[in-house]
Amino acid sequence: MNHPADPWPAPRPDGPVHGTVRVPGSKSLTNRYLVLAALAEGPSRLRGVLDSRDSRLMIQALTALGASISRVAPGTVEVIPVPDAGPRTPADGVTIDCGLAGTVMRFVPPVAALASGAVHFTGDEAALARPMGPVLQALAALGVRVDGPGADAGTLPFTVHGGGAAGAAGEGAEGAQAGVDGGRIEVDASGSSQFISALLLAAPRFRRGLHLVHTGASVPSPEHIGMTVAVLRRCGVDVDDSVPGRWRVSPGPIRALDTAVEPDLSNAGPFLAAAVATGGTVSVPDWPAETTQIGDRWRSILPAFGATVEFSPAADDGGATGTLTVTGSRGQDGRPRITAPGDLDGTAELAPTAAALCLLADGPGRLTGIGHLRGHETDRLAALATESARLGGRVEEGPDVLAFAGGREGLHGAILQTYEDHRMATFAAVLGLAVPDVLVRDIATTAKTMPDFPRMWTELVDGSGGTA
Ligand SMILES: O=C(O)C1=C[C@@H](OP(=O)(O)O)[C@@H](O)[C@H](O)C1
Ligand SMILES: C=C(OP(=O)(O)O)C(=O)O
Repeated sequence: MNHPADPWPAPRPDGPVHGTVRVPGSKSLTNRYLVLAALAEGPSRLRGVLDSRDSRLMIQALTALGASISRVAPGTVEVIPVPDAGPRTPADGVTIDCGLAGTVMRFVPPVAALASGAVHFTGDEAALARPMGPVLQALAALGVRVDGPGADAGTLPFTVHGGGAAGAAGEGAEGAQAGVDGGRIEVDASGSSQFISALLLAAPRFRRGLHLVHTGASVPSPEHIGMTVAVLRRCGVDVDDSVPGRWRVSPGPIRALDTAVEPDLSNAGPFLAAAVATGGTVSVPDWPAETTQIGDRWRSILPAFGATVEFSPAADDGGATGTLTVTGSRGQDGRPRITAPGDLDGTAELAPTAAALCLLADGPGRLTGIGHLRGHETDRLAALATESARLGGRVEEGPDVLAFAGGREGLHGAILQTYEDHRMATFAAVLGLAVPDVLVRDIATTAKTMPDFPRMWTELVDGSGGTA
């Protein structure tokens, strides 16, 4: 890929944007499948795998723990799981770079707990601010030793001292009893759903499985926990989630996977928002008719901004997928018209894109229940408030809410900062469609989940009719 300019002049179309965009595989599904495939009882094959910074970091992490992961065709990955006896690490341990990936820093430590030996976790400087405490406390409650500079504060960097895998005979490398016993633990997951997902994913390999009880305020991003449960069940794991706030995972084998990864519906968001921002039409093919992805909520969120959303089932797969088409509304003068959305609750990782549309809307919009976004790639409430104000937008920031006054007339060009946050970069790109002279610092940060974003976006806006 050519290096995009920095700052990147956000493309601004002459009129409505029309096109078809094929989005790459879901980050959340790719990284869950990779973890389960690494712990499975046989080799797995994953198709449509996301190739981005976060998925590469996951592949490197699982490889360091003994899995063998290779690209056997474009977009297709074969995973030979870690050996039956569990992940093995050299005497001086291994180091895992989590980058800024929540899925790596949260999902891999419980896998490392199954390893024999020390696994050091590190990451980007910005990653050191992301909360890890509940995962580390849970591991401690499961009898796994965790130490290192960030262990007490509940942040990276830290070291997990695995005792060996369940089923492995004898003692782990450091003399601890082999394997993780499992059982009942309590976790406060009000800071991130990933704390729950992380423990559930490794739980079938704990000797007694896991009975996880959430304590504290509500768990954010519940869709992502639903995704974890669905993926585990798909691998033949017995999960009981019938009582809200409690999950029971039975111990047992994880069936190998042969599956295709759905497109990333959260990353489809900015492209669909381009239709809303410009009064155009954007289609995303291969949209799953049924999915656990939170991005499916675009179907209900975008109509709140006055857009029309249509789903046409594909002819050739029995309706399993279809094309989602979003058409933005236009006023009598032909100009794009974005209606005031009112309150949108729990938009989670969709919030930055929704925020861009709130700024362009005719009237007020509030994003509520998003306090935990302060622990994302950056403090997203602060970042969205700051960058909105830089553009001339009127926004008020509360502890877990952003309230936008709306009204695009007051907006003007600016150099928008992205804070190493891919979704701040796409937020800026959406605004650049409607506001002249928007420049985006470090658009390349989109490589976290969508390395080709600058090209795809430019092609869509320049009216090439879509991206391949
Ligand atoms: O499990 C996952 O794949 C994710 C869970 C969510 O995390 P939070 O619960 O911290 O919001 C989401 O925001 C993140 O992008 C991906
Ligand atoms: C919060 C996000 O990422 P992560 O998986 O790093 O938590 C996100 O992609 O919006």
